[in-house]
Amino acid sequence: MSHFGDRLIEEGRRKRTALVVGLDPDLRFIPEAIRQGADPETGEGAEEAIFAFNRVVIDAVAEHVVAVKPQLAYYEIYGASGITALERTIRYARSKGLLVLNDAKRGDIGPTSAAYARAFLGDGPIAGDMVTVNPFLGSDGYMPFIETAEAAGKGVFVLLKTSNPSSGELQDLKLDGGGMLYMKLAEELERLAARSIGLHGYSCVGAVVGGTYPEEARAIRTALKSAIFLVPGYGAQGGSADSLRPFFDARGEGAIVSSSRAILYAYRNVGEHWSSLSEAEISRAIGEEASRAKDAINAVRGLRSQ
Ligand SMILES: O=c1ccn([C@@H]2O[C@H](COP(=O)(O)O)[C@@H](O)[C@H]2O)c(=O)[nH]1
Repeated sequence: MSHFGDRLIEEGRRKRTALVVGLDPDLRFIPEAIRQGADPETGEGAEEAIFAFNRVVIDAVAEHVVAVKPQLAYYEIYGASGITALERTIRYARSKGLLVLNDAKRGDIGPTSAAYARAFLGDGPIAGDMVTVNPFLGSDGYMPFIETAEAAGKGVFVLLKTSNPSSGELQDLKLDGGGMLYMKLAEELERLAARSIGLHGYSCVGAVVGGTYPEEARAIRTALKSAIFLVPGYGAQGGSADSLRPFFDARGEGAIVSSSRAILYAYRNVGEHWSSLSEAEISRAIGEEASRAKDAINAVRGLRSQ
């Protein structure tokens, strides 16, 4: 079994990309040619519409990304049919050779976390290669994910400094002994990441660090050297390619950058008639935007795309 940190780094090298495209399908923004009358309110037709859209997206972005990142909420809205669309999406992404990162942000008491870890990192229908984990319950909440990932050759990204505007309300709390809560967690994650470092210097234990907080990323990197960063916030949340510099190591590695809306809905930039675009036009707009994002991120990493 190959080491997950190595697998992710090698896949990024092979495809010369650090881009991850988020699969956050919102029926309201899917053009009619793909939505085929599916109703965003009642969920009628949701399974087919979500899967059809994701298939177009995956085909358009596959050559530009190291992984796709389904955001669970967009599937859970529609209950069983949404989850079936997720299962089909994961199978399809894998058939195209892509890694799958379930953005589920789970974490619970020990036995429940163990069940979540099995659901997302095991062999079941919604299992992928990586999962995001909420550490708020403490170590018995996140350890089952880390132990499962270590045993299964998969990856975990623990929320550390998230991209949203209010992330500082709790994550930046000052501790009695000095320093902020997120730095304390960074130190703890380094201890755990160091248990399983691969040949390229990175662990299967990663951390979510928002692209909207480059200064904090610089500080976190000093304490957390062995974790690959998952960097959301680039694109629709205002994170620029330039601000991504501190997230990468001197080789231009050690981080993967996710973007969802800016790529998924790139075709909406054509104006009001986006809803009547053909499948070919939708696919072209998504593919071109993914290619642009890959190139912009590669420029910051000191790489030229293939
Ligand atoms: O700190 C975080 C953690 C996760 N997310 C998720 O990433 C995508 C971002 O979507 P964009 O359209 O690229 O803004 C979304 O699924 C979030 O739930 C995050 O934004 N920040």
